[in-house]
Amino acid sequence: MHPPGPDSEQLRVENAALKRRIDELERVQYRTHCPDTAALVDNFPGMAYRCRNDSNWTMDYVSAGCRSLTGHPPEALMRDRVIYSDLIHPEDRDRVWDQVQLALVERRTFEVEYRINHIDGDIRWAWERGWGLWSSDGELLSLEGFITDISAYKRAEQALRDHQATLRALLDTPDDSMLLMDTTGKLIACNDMTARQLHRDRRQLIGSSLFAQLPTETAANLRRQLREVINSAEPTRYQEQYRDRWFDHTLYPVCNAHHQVSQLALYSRDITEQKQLERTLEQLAISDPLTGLFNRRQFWSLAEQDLAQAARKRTPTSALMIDIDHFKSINDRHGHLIGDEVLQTVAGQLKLNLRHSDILCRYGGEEFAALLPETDLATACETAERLRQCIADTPVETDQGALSLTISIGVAELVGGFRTRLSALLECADRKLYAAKQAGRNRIACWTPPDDELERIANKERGP
Ligand SMILES: Nc1nc2c(ncn2[C@@H]2O[C@H](COP(=O)(O)OP(=O)(O)OP(=O)(O)O)[C@@H](O)[C@H]2O)c(=O)[nH]1
Repeated sequence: MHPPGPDSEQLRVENAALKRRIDELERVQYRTHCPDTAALVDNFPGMAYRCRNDSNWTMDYVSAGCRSLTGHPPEALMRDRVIYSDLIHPEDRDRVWDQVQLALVERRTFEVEYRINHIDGDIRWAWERGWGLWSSDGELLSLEGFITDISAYKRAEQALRDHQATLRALLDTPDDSMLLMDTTGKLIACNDMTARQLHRDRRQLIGSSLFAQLPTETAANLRRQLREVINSAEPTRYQEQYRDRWFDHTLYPVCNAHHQVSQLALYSRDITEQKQLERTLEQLAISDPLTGLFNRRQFWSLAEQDLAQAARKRTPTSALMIDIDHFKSINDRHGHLIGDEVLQTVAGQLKLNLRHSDILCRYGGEEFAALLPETDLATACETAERLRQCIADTPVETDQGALSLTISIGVAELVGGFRTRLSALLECADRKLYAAKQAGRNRIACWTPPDDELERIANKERGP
């Protein structure tokens, strides 16, 4: 009788286990004892490995790159003196395990990034690509793959992210518009303000032509500036009106490694308020604050230009000096504020009754001066009479009721081709104003041709 032997099922299981072990040993032997392959693997900038799919990732084989990756010699990992899973950063361990197991279930290679604790105390970033090795009957024997140090790449990636965050923060300044385009005007990047000003969504704008978003004239102007910057490789600055607002644009060239302009950055600042302020200041500098008419200085400047032109063209020019009658008594009876109101109303009526080309100013106090280009004495007298009549016929409405008032006007003409100074013409008109006042007010007094007063004044100014 033979003792009872193992049954056939048990033999089959043992046989399979033995076969697996032989498979495994053959693979390890191939890896470790094939000198060419070992040298090749050892020269890779990283660590090739074969490990078991256990919680320690027990290493059966690691290449020489283990030392630079972890700081440990390969033997330390292969003889379990150093457990590989202990080298993985605790915060990454579970994730790595899960990702690898999922890939194994799906029978595909895995790629995973995680931190490892280097022997020198540093934390290094590792990138691992691995796969499972299965026996012919489908049993997972081990894992093998390659792990490389990507710390430098990770640092660069972080630096890039920081840089991008800085750029975005810069781009997203709330007040100004910034954009980057290529040399054909195609938008590469822009901030929210640009999108708001163009009434578009930022994502829709990227990749579109900036010219297509702009009114024809604005686009044509931008095209000109773009060409100039591309040719000169120098920034340019210009101002323009877009819709109802004013912008100050600076267009910068962005050069590539070959020093050619490959992109352009446009920085636009809304200067509408500044423009309005400038205009207000300009207005204040040339006008009388109470009546809004030109002030005396601006009147002189414009009138002198006009006289020079009249002399060239040999056209006549006339001047009016206008004064409100008994204005002092209006002030005295009704107060200064009502006096101001009267001055404003009279100024408005004078302006309304003169031509656009006439130059009217508040000459001082309750006195106004007007220069009437291309106007002879007869027409100037008609105009003066119309003004007098209008003021006399239109009482000024004030808080203290309607006030009737009158004006007196002195008129003088500078005949075409006759050269004289503005001061002479105005003095002549002023003398006639005095004459009108003397004659009883509410009237006009005109310089008449036989009177050679103007010529005398002019000669006096010219000297002997
Ligand atoms: N309310 C007001 N009054 C002014 C202003 N500038 C000058 N006046 C006053 O205008 C008055 C001018 O008086 P006068 O030069 O005596 O002339 P008038 O009273 O108009 O008399 P005639 O010109 O001779 O008809 C003075 O009382 C000034 O104080 C002003 O800006 N506002």
